[in-house]
Amino acid sequence: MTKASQPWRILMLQGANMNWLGRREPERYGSTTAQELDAAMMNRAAECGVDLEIYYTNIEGEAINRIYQAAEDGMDGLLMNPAGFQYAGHALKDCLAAVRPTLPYIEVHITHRSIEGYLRSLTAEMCEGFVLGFGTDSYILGLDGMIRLLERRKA
Ligand SMILES: O=C1C[C@@](O)(C(=O)O)C[C@@H](O)[C@@H]1O
Repeated sequence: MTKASQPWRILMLQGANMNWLGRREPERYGSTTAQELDAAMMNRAAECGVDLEIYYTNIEGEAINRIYQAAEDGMDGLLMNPAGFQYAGHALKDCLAAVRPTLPYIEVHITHRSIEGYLRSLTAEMCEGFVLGFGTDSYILGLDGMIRLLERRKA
């Protein structure tokens, strides 16, 4: 676990269908619910000394608005599982490109669907780091990676 030297402000954004985590295809995505994941992430963020905000949406435009808001508010990083947005999210990808100079993006996925031959993430083209295949631990690892990236860039 990486401790932050300052309370970095990180937005965790959960894209299309992640609100049903735990109920949705549990054989693929596991039985941890969205609420349990949020609690685990808030705990980990507190232990690391970062300020984490979590936002869920099934609407691509809302994700875009929230990301621009984060950039305007001077937040430090974006951790996102684009989930269903990854396949056709051209507008979301353009938004990530727009904020990239000030809001580094780490993409996370629970599964490693490339094994099944159909991971094709448009949004990943704009990420600084990519974590997939560790179940819900992908979020924990992504948060750690984000803190390390911010610390390295500050140095
Ligand atoms: O909704 C999701 C979840 C997912 O992003 C994951 O976290 O494993 C993988 C995507 O292919 C899928 O559309």
